[in-house]
Amino acid sequence: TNVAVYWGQGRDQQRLRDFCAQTDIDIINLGFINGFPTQGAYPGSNFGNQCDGNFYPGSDLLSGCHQIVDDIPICKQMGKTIMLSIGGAYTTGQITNDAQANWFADFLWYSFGPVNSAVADQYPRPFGDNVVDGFDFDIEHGGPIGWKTMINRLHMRFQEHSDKKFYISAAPQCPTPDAQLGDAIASTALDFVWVQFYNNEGCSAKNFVDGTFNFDTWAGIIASNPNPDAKLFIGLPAAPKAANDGYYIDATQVSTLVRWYMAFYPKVFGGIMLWEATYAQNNKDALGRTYYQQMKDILDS
Ligand SMILES: CNC(=O)NC(=N)Nc1ccccc1
Repeated sequence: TNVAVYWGQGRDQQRLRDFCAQTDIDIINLGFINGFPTQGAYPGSNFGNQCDGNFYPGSDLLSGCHQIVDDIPICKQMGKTIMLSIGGAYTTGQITNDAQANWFADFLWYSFGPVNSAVADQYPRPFGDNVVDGFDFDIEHGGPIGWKTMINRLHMRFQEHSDKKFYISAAPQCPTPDAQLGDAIASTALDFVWVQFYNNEGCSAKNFVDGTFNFDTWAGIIASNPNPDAKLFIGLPAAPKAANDGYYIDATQVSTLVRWYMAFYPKVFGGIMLWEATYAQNNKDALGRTYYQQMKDILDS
């Protein structure tokens, strides 16, 4: 089972290579592509303190993410799965039709997927020749339009490139069905679904004690995903301040919850997702172990 972390929005965060050096982290979601483009336009991106502040002319797409460009090869050498995350809490623009959704999906594929000389003059390469391992949908508001279409379009592009496996993941919030991603999760093949079991009363991990934590509901949803190997992750705040007050649970509580659900749902249980990497790094226990080290120890226990 795996530990997945979001990276890119951490306060004073270290560069990506420092997290790829951590053996306790398996999957890193680079956040975020947070500007949703009109058809023919470039999306917007934001990776916090990591890029040089330059953009492709006339766009909000960062063009100078030199450290990310230099670090992704190191992450690949370390065996990490690197996902590019779409959305986050602060987004601009809205997908309102299929043509726009297909444009956005193709842009992501030709700009961050395999290098393709046939389209090199049409799409930028913000991460250079680096190829991400897949795309994550962390859509937190705005409704369902476009996401299913984008995922289907990406699946079509994946099939055209059969010599490498590409992944699709989603980060719904725990109320079901998720207003943004519920339809896509029910009807398109996904590899990882990391549910944000926080920031929502009556379904979060902290509700394990009052019996309303809804992992069982999500296990049923993921078990009926078109991908029979789809994995469900428990998404958690990596520190008290990483989510709204009261949603953080400590490693002892996580251990109880994870051991229960890992045993009950061995096929669908994929691991733990943390929001987010820098909060986790700074949240050390009495032995100096980071929160992601503590999570890995629970999964391996
Ligand atoms: C995986 N995505 C998130 O964890 N998003 C997230 N934490 N969004 C957010 C919601 C409310 C306040 C701040 C951030």
